Amino acid sequence: MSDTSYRVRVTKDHLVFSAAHFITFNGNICERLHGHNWRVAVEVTGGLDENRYVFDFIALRDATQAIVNELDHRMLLPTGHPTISVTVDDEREEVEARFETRRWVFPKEDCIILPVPNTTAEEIAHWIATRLVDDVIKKHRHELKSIRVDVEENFGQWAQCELSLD
Ligand SMILES: Nc1nc2c(c(=O)[nH]1)N=C([C@H](O)[C@H](O)COP(=O)(O)OP(=O)(O)OP(=O)(O)O)CN2
Repeated sequence: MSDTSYRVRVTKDHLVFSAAHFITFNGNICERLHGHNWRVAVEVTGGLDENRYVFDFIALRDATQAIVNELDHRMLLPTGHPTISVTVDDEREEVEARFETRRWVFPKEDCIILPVPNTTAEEIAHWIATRLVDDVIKKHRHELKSIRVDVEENFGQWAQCELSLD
């Protein structure tokens, strides 16, 4: 049995999105709304295809860029949060978020509503990994082992999410 393994990694200066969020932590502490320049890197492991690629860098880069572009210049809001409620008003084209006595209202077009329990770097990395699986990995013909998405929220503060593809 071979102990050779392969991985490709994509990270670019333009794989960065500027977006606002607020999270809760330690129970009921809710941050103020603030923004980050979130940097994204993606790794895929697996066997080699007929090109001797694990995965085409260009396809991985472009799929990641498309997701990054969706998130850029947006307000990130969670739908699965236990105490932050997020309500979309289609008639007014607004999104309302509430936490205890606090209330925020945003233009709907400025928001990205994510099915996550908290917009932490870890959960955003998980959401991006899931999107990449749906957008490109599932369409791939040869066997891949894992995908890992790294999200940097602030300089040197990275979260990673790895999904097994077996
Ligand atoms: N493991 C994680 N830890 C923390 C996360 C996270 O997503 N995963 N998130 C936060 C907060 O969002 C916090 O706002 C991080 O922002 P940051 O700018 O790094 O926080 P600072 O208060 O240090 O800001 P400075 O501008 O650097 O002073 C916390 N932890």
